Amino acid sequence: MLRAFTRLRAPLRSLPKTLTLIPSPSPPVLPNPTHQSPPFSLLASPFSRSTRRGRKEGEASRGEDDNSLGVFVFGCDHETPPRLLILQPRLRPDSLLNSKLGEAINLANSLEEQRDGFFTEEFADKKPPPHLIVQNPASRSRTHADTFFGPGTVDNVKCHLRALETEDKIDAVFVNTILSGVQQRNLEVAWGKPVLDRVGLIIEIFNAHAETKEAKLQSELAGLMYKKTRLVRVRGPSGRLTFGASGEAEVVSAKGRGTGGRGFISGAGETELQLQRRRILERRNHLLSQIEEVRRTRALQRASRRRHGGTEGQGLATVAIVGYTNAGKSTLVSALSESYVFSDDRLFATVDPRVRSVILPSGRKALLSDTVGFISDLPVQLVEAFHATLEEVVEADLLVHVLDSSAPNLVEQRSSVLQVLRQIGVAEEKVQNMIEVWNKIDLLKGHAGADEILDGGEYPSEVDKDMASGESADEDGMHSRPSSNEQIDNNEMVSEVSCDELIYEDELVDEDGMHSGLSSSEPIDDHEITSEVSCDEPVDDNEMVSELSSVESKVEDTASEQEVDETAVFSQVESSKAWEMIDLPACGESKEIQRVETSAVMGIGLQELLSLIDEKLTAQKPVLQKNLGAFDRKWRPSHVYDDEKVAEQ
Ligand SMILES: Nc1nc2c(ncn2[C@@H]2O[C@H](COP(=O)(O)OP(=O)(O)OP(=O)(O)O)[C@@H](O)[C@H]2O)c(=O)[nH]1
Ligand SMILES: [Mg+2]
Repeated sequence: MLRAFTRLRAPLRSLPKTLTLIPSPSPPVLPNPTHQSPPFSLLASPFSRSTRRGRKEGEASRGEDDNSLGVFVFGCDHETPPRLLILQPRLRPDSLLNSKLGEAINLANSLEEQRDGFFTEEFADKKPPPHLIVQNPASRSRTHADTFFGPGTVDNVKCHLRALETEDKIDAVFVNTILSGVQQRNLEVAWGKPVLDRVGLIIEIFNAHAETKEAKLQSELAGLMYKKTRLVRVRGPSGRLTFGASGEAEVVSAKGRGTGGRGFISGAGETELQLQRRRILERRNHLLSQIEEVRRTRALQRASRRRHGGTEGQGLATVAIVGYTNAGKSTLVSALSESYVFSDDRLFATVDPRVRSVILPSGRKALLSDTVGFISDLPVQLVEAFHATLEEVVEADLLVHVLDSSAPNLVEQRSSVLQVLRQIGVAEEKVQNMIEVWNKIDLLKGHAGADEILDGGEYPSEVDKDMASGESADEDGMHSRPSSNEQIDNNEMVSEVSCDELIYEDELVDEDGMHSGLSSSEPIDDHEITSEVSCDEPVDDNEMVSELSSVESKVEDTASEQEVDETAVFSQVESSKAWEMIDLPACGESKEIQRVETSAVMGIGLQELLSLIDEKLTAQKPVLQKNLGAFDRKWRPSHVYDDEKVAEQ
């Protein structure tokens, strides 16, 4: 249970102590496209079950080439999670880089499916995947349309891949930025490995973690929409031009017509691109109709429990628990409702909606709706696809925003969540009325709970004893972050990330890089309410090992730097009260928010939180008069898709 406490520390131990200058590789020998048969297909899954799931259930006809509509990357079943090489484009300042790298490592390690209801390995026991800090062309507006990175970076990564192959097989490369379809394909050809960008990996994780029908449908839809934007023209092994099919060998261009005639929208005359798009559209429409059914059912249930579930004619209020992924939402719901809700250190552990009931101090019953976590730059496709689930957040009577108070990038996480809430249409009034929960206070330096853990003292009885078995943090370990380990410049390896200029991640992502979240509500049981609706020169082995091992000294530096950042925030909120009004100008908005400090694992602040929820709900109008008719509202998929459809016709 000390996993959260140590989860960013494990990767740190494997970061290099010294950074080595890698010799520039000799001129790249690019594979001969016409003779190469890549071992992967662009959009089949690295390992998720979506493809076999679709086949098993036979939910829709996928046309003559089933593989071409496989949503995810590899199209084969892996018994073990895929091993990824992480490429983190350089960011400034270092603190931002470190938090992004830490997140990338956690994302990569989160890509895993449960087998027989369990993950095979504890998250904290997982080794951090190999990771490289690479030149960030976006920071200087010098992205390359064809490969995103410059040729030097592409070649150096290739060197690393070769070196790593001698030790451990790498299944794919994860680039922690957003790539275009052409860039992704060109990098795959250059590196001979499947490439996942941030959007693709997050969708993969959703797909891997989805268990209920609802979550599976929605994550497949998100994957499909992602694939639609990845269709690029390629030359198949036979030399024939096509779009997005497996066995592709050469990227020709992002646009163009296939070998078919031009006369008809469908049938023999349609172009390859039209054919692929039509098939995606058909599948999408099928999924949409199923999701719409789920949505209506959920809306009816919501209305029903509002009418009948409450006491003394109050109706049954729903409280949506929202927040950044891994903030502790599920653990908090579990602690508040004294029931089991799955929680895990993996990002996006919750994809399937869960609702639990709770009795508030006044005796009033309410529902706590555990939602999917948000993340910065969460794919817009996920927001669209998970509309039905997100509706639960929009329709909730009260929102509780859970923050991981020990997170190094707390302020950024907070504003990401607020951005998503507004994006999905949560009323401003509700955002203003939201309760903010600063969870994991036991991890904060100086906190009694944290001191006990650090001193190796006794845990309070409520604390999961597993916490003791986790790796203990170093003395300054409260806010440690992974440090950069290496950096590949276009032409050379550089030993240090310098801090001379400010480059922020915004420069990396397109404006549409969005976020998502979801929740649910189902039949009402007192405790358990589960939603079912739902290089060319090989690099010396030893050299590589030293590069990919850890930099402890750098970690200490960043830890202390971070403490300063956090103190700036916390000095505003020092208090002996369990909750108070705070001001967070760093978030770009100065407003008062009611905050409760909690530790979900130690049971701290729970009663105060319940009281505040009670107070807020009581101050609201009766639930019954509000929000009814939500299910009457027709959900229309994004106008973007409709526009595309019209354009295609
Ligand atoms: N130390 C500490 N760990 C916590 C606390 N709350 C949650 N955790 C741990 O943080 C990890 C993530 O918790 P979850 O409840 O799964 O987080 P979540 O917000 O539901 O995450 P997603 O579902 O992935 O969005 C788990 O390992 C929890 O045990 C806390 O108050 N203190
Ligand atoms: Mg969760």
